[in-house]
Amino acid sequence: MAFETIIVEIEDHVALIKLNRPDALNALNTQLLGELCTALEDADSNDKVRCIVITGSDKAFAAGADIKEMSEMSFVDVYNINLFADANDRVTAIRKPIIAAVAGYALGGGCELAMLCDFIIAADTAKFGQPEINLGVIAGLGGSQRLTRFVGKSKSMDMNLTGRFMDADEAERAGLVSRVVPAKKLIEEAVSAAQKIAEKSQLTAMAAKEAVNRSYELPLSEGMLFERRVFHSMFATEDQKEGMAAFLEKRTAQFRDK
Ligand SMILES: CC(C)(O)CC(=O)SCCNC(=O)CCNC(=O)[C@H](O)C(C)(C)COP(=O)(O)OP(=O)(O)OC[C@H]1O[C@@H](n2cnc3c(N)ncnc32)[C@H](O)[C@@H]1OP(=O)(O)O
Repeated sequence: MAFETIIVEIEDHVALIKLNRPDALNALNTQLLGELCTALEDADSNDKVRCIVITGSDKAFAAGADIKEMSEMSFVDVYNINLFADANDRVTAIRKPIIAAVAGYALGGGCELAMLCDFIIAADTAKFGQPEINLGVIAGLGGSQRLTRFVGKSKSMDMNLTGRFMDADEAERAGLVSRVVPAKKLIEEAVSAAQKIAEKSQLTAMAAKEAVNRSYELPLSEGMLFERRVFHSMFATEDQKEGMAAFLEKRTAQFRDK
């Protein structure tokens, strides 16, 4: 399928999805969000893809939802289309691992999109924020919920109430991003991390993703039960036999996703 607001490249089992609305700092309008979700679903069902990277430009991962598009909407409009529910549901339904490679602005919906990914690698130029309050609205794609789980109440309140931006180092210290790399090396580092994941058993990687994500939804005792059940079930796979045999035989495992 041909896309107008994103670019998709698939190489070495990694789908690199680049947001591409340079004139609007990758503001997330309906078209871009729709194309992004379709590209993610395509990658999820493509046997050649084992890990996905989403990135933007040097200046902006995404500067938020498209304010021009939203400004004309009424309560009835946004309520009837359930604005942003579809994007949230479609991205969270992706089973393969997704890395956000963030340079420049990741604001509002941009920060929320990065948080919808499984982890964030940030360039040293990255700036995160939930400035919706300056527009007379609150976050609508996870900025008051996921951000609070990532960075805790105090910093999340600070971000959501003052609308200030967090730089990459602060975001790493706060636990929002997993690592900070020089801007010039962002794509190289993100793709290399994705390739490392692509070398694992896909079955196991998807199970690990599912288990970590459950930790956001469940109390600890239920989460531990879920983890243990999934862990036990891995012993029914060929990849568990292969992984452990390869360790004992001092060779690289050849996983077959079975
Ligand atoms: C998803 C929800 C529910 O949570 C809601 C949201 O996401 S609301 C949006 C939250 N984001 C913002 O409020 C950020 C808005 N943008 C800015 O504050 C600034 O653009 C900036 C600080 C990111 C960068 O400033 P600067 O370098 O001065 O560039 P600009 O001239 O402002 O921008 C260039 C160009 O891009 C357009 N732009 C930027 N952001 C958006 C946006 N979110 N929606 C639509 N268009 C955006 C901006 O209007 C400029 O376009 P032109 O005027 O040149 O046509």
